[in-house]
Amino acid sequence: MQTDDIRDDVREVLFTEQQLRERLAEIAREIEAEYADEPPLLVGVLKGAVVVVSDLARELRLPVHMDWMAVSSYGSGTTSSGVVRILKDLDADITGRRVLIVEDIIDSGLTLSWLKANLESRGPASVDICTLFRKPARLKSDIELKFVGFDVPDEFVVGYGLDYDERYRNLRDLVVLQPHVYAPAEA
Ligand SMILES: O=P(O)(O)OC[C@H]1O[C@H](OP(=O)(O)OP(=O)(O)O)[C@H](O)[C@@H]1O
Ligand SMILES: Nc1nc2[nH]cnc2c(=O)[nH]1
Repeated sequence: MQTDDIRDDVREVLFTEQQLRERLAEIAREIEAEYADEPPLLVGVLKGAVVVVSDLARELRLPVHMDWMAVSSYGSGTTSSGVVRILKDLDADITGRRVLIVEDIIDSGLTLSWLKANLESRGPASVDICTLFRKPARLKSDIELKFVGFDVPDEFVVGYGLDYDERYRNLRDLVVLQPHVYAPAEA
């Protein structure tokens, strides 16, 4: 059973909001060095990356532009099929531009390997990936990740933009939930 205060459903905090903000600030300095000559177009992948893009973009001192894509990568379960459908495409034409995809989490890597190839086919100057979280135990693709925040254990994590059944995106920390949250409701 889920509770009214989402914090009551937390079993363990993996990274606090402060740790996440500090790591994003370090990544922002790396991005500023990489893109000093030509600020990138930040492409956020809805919905999970909203919080990361929001905090990362405000940390950056470069004049970045932002755009958004929505893709469906999962069915009803929690494993990626690698079959990706675009639900919302970019507004921007990325021909000749430097693109930085910003993600919340890379799990199998299948969604992002597909997305990177898709954007590369549009003639940009470069396409790179920044992800705040990566699950090394589950990676099935040898996709190159230019900026990585933290490696996380092979557990289902929520908060800081990540959801379980659309809940918990607004938790400030990255957490693991109590097992009872996933239990089916009693009839
Ligand atoms: O590496 P993969 O195994 O392909 O999984 C990663 C994808 O899964 C999550 O999105 P999700 O489909 O949960 O959608 P959401 O961002 O709307 O929550 C995450 O934001 C990535 O897009
Ligand atoms: N919320 C959430 N979404 C994911 N998508 C892929 N892995 C995860 C995860 O651990 N948590």
